[in-house]
Amino acid sequence: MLKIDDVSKVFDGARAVDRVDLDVNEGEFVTLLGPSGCGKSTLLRMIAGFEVPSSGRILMRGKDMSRDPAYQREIGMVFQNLALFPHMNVYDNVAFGLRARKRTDDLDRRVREMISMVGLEGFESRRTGQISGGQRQRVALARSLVTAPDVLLLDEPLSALDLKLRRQLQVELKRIQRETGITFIFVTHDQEEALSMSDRIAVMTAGKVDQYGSAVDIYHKPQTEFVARFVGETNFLSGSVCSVTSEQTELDLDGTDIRLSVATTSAARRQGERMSVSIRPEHVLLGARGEYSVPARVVSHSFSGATITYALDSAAGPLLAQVPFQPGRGHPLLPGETVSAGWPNDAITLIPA
Ligand SMILES: Nc1ncnc2c1ncn2[C@@H]1O[C@H](COP(=O)(O)OP(=O)(O)OP(=O)(O)O)[C@@H](O)[C@H]1O
Repeated sequence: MLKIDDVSKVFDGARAVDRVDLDVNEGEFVTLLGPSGCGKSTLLRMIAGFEVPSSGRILMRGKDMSRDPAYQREIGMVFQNLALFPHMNVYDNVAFGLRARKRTDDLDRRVREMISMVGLEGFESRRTGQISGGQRQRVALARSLVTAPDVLLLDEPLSALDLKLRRQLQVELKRIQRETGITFIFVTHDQEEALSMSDRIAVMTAGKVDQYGSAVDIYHKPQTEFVARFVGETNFLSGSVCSVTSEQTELDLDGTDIRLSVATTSAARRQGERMSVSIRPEHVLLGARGEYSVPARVVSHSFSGATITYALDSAAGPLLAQVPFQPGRGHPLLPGETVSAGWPNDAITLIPA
């Protein structure tokens, strides 16, 4: 439905967005995820029509709209600062887009339907200065959805809210997206938010998309070190490829006599190549378990309710191990204790070093 084709944006000689390609399907929830300054908002603003690409094209259903003005695009936008009209009540804020477009037949039914969808019945006549931050967020969403845009762009819409409200609105936003079937492009720097809501995530760094894929793929099959580090925590061990066939790659793990054997992916190309091995902390098993194991010493531990995370010093390098905490099942390991740290074969992701 939406195609970003080799799009760049240059400001004062610097590339804010650098040759980005993205395809978005109808009804999809796509998230642009990346650290501050990586170009997420600039890309979104080009889709909205508030910025013109320096090169490349943005196509909607096959038609190049890169240079169309914002008002000609069937695209809605929810900003972080909301930009609600403070002197208007909730109803009039939501009705605004329909009135501005002179789409007034059926207006009352559509406005009330949207107000109900975002859970604000009873608040119709309140001014937006007289409702809470979370409720203002819902008004902003209803106001953008009421005109039934083809695509709704959301630029960090939840970032001003406290954690609990944020989690609650994430669930609601996802429900509303499913119910309306409108394509959402959502910007955030919060990886948990991205993982929990998106059909696909584009992880951005320095103006480029490093990886574009499902939340599960981004988390479990990161293709670059940046993606592995930015999305969740991970352990990086290193080693050298000792053999590679079309099926199997064998890798000697530095500091150990372990030879890892994993299914060949595009990551490993030739013998002798240096590779990083990413293993998520929750896949590290303590005690002599897993297909591979290394001797390790506990450096510290931190308790976070359901789990304990141990920092370990192992023969293969530092390791974090996140294990479930079960009250009554023995005491946590103490700093200085030795333990064997292992992991199953399918927990390993090879990434070019
Ligand atoms: N109008 C502008 N003029 C000059 N430089 C700009 C302009 N807009 C953005 N930039 C620069 O482009 C780069 C990308 O900015 P952008 O706002 O797209 O990043 P972002 O990923 O959305 O960051 P954040 O999460 O902090 O909002 C930054 O280096 C920024 O300073």
